[in-house]
Amino acid sequence: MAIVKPAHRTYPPRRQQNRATASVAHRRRPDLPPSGVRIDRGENEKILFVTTEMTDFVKAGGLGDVSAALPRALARHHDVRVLLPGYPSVLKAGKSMRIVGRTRSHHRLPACEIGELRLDDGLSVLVVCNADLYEREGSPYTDAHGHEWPDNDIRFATLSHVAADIALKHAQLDWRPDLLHLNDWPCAMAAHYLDGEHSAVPTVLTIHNLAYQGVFSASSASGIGMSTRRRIDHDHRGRVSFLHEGIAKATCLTTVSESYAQQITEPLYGCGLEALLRKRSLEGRLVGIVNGIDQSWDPQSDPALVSPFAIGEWDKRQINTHELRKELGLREQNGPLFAVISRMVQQKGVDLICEAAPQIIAAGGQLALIGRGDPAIERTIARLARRFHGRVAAHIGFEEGLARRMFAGADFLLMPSRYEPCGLSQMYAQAYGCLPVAHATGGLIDTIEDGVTGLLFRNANVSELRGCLQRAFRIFAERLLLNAMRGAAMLEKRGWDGPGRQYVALYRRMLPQKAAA
Ligand SMILES: Nc1ncnc2c1ncn2[C@@H]1O[C@H](COP(=O)(O)OP(=O)(O)O[C@H]2O[C@H](CO)[C@@H](O)[C@H](O)[C@H]2O)[C@@H](O)[C@H]1O
Repeated sequence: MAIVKPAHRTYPPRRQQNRATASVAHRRRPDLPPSGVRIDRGENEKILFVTTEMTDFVKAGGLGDVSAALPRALARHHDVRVLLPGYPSVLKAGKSMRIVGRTRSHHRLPACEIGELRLDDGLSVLVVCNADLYEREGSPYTDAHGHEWPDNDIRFATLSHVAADIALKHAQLDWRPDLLHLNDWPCAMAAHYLDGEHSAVPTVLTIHNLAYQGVFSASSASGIGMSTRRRIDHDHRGRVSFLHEGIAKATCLTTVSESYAQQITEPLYGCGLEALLRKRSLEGRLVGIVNGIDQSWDPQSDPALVSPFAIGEWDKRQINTHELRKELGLREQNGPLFAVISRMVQQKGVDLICEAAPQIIAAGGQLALIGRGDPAIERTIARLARRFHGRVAAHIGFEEGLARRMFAGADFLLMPSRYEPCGLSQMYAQAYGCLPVAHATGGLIDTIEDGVTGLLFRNANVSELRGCLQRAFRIFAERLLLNAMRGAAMLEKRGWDGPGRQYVALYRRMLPQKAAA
């Protein structure tokens, strides 16, 4: 599946624009009641949260973290169930699963069983069981070598169709959701299937990354049961776009920050879907809600850390820095330690970091990178580590414990993302007193206060990154300022309660539509 790259030019990141964005994004259509109005439906609306990742079982990126945390925050207000494909990691998680439902085949989408797992904290996970589609080794989207599964259209249309069947009460389940919360292109077709049945069950589609759209050849339309008449194809020359279809058909769209909600309505970041997104935004149906981070990101209690610490306990924090250098084979020295914890893809601007790396080293800094992704980027960072042995460390792989020790030990986190819908790493870094140095784009604008809780630069190019790195070196040399900024970053309240309440308010605005229908 092709990734649709946003055009990369500069974007003026001004806080005033955020405020304007928020008002555009929240403009209401007359049929949505005001968000403050309390609807007398009790607190137990049933929500089906449909996703392809959940950190409890499987994580390819930030979606896994959000899908583990947000349903739990929502469960305080609603009867929430998560719907997830039955990957081997789900089936072998050691939880006993009972079969609670079944769906029938639809065109080339096979029949599936639906299992239910109860997690230790009581959260219910519905599992779409189909050995042919999901019991494969690799990531949710690719084989072990990183190649996309050739039948991803069938795999994820099936997930979407099962979600729709559950909402339509066609799945033999004794539970029927009042609302479907869909995530990214793999789930987006559920909105299409429900629309085709004129269902009154509202759908929220959250866009975590607009560049991944699920675009397949026209020939896949008949297999997934998408009639040519209903196919929207003007942007994709006859090809099927799952995300385009979801954006057109979902009752409401959210994305993961206010700034990104604004940006994606513009050609620069809209990945070809900006006109449709602008239309939906003007209808009051595109909302930005900044992600939270879960409670496990607490440096006082994180078992992965050698030396837990609180705000002000900078000596204890320094022990983590010392231990991290040892763990990564970096020399003990006095300069700042910069970390990169990222999927290694073009989005994240790792190439800019590689270009700026010699300057970091020349100025007495060090660089530690962990990530995996594009093999060419992986090779580049491995070369960098060989060239600057003892001053650059590169770990190709995915290891959350090491990532946590890096947040706790590094002085700065580099995040020159070309675009960033929200970003979680910068918030994890802030919670651990590691200051993000980031391109002012998307959620990075909304979560980093320049000069207070991190450093921002306006344009994603190496010269602006270099300028920002110089600021970082100066701050590092002024201990009082450095520690004040660390404290300010750690004080940021980034839990899921606030975002959870925003989603609950959004659901409440949508559910009466169902009652009226
Ligand atoms: N090698 C490695 N080892 C250990 N941990 C690693 C790692 N590589 C990455 N991580 C971790 O994976 C997560 C990545 O999350 P991000 O939100 O930063 O990006 P991602 O682009 O995947 O998510 C998309 O969805 C999320 C969720 O909405 C948006 O925040 C984001 O902007 C959007 O691009 C973070 O938890 C990070 O610490």
